[in-house]
Amino acid sequence: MMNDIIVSLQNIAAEYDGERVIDNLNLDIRNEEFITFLGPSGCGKTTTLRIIGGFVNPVAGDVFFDGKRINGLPPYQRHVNTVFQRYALFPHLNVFENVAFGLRLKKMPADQIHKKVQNMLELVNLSGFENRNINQLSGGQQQRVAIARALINEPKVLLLDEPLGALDLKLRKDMQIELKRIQQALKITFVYVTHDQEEALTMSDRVIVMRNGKILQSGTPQDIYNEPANAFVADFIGESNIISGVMHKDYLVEFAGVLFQCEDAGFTPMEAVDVVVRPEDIDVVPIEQGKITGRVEDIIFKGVHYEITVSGHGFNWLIHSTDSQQVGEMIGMTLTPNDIHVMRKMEEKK
Ligand SMILES: Nc1ncnc2c1ncn2[C@@H]1O[C@H](COP(=O)(O)OP(=O)(O)OP(=O)(O)O)[C@@H](O)[C@H]1O
Repeated sequence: MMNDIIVSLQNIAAEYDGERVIDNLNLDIRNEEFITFLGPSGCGKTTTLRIIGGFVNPVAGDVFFDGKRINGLPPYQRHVNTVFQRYALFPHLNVFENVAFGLRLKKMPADQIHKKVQNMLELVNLSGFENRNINQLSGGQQQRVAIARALINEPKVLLLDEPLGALDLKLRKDMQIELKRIQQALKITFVYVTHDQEEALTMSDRVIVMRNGKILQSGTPQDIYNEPANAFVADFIGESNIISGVMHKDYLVEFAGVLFQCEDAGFTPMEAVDVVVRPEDIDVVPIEQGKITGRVEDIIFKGVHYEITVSGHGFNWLIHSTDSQQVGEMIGMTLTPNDIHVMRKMEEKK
């Protein structure tokens, strides 16, 4: 029977020159999952990917692949392949030979190689480009060749380290859709690294938010966006109003000098908390109906909505609204209990 967990990282620690960069990391990656490590530069995403690939050995903990412990197993003996940001293609070989390379190493018969490479080029939308030189391709096309080359040996897991980082925005968005389609067509596990939150939310079945070598939250894009585990995740994923507050008792929190009903419980009475409110969850109402009131300071038209900054109760509130307002106008704002996300204060490191 196929193991549902393809990769398991257990109590992993990693160091460079004696400095710890991954700390007691635990993660199970499921078969056929599109999983993304997301976090700011230096948080340990690439190192975690390299541990799975066998390029970095952890100083503590175990790596399992399909139920077998594989610590110390060299990269080429793992059923894993990697696509890097820079494509590392062979410049002296054409598209066909770049993709065929892994099969030639295996001494596969020529007719089989031909068939497999053609199928793979079709999958990445490069049929007809067989004889092109690498330097005659656009960045996006080169990245497709790199993906085809990484997939031709049918790895069980494909590791992708910021593979679209060198592409311009429009091409990156097209390639995001392409990659998702390829992953679904082949039904293999993709482990993806990015520091672009929108990219992570668009493509992934599950997002792992990292900071300082630790996992802060693991969940579906919807979980991460709607129920961020703490203020850092909320701030990193999308835009937020983050306000210091005090929990009075279960379901009652005070912030901006006002008491609000919320849906959160289990805090100590008078515990200091962070309150996160998404800009699209604030409703603008006539001033006399507002629990919070403020002055419109700034309005930016964003196409789908207006981004409105309102000062009031000692805070600058960011609001996304489909209705515009007047700069200088006084307005009211309301929040419903499920728009208010109460979070434990994070202990700060460094
Ligand atoms: N080869 C190395 N030698 C020494 N320190 C390293 C090495 N590679 C990474 N580091 C350090 O380890 C930490 C984690 O780096 P890592 O590359 O895993 O982060 P990342 O989240 O992938 O960052 P980025 O998004 O910038 O690639 C950083 O502090 C980095 O400076």
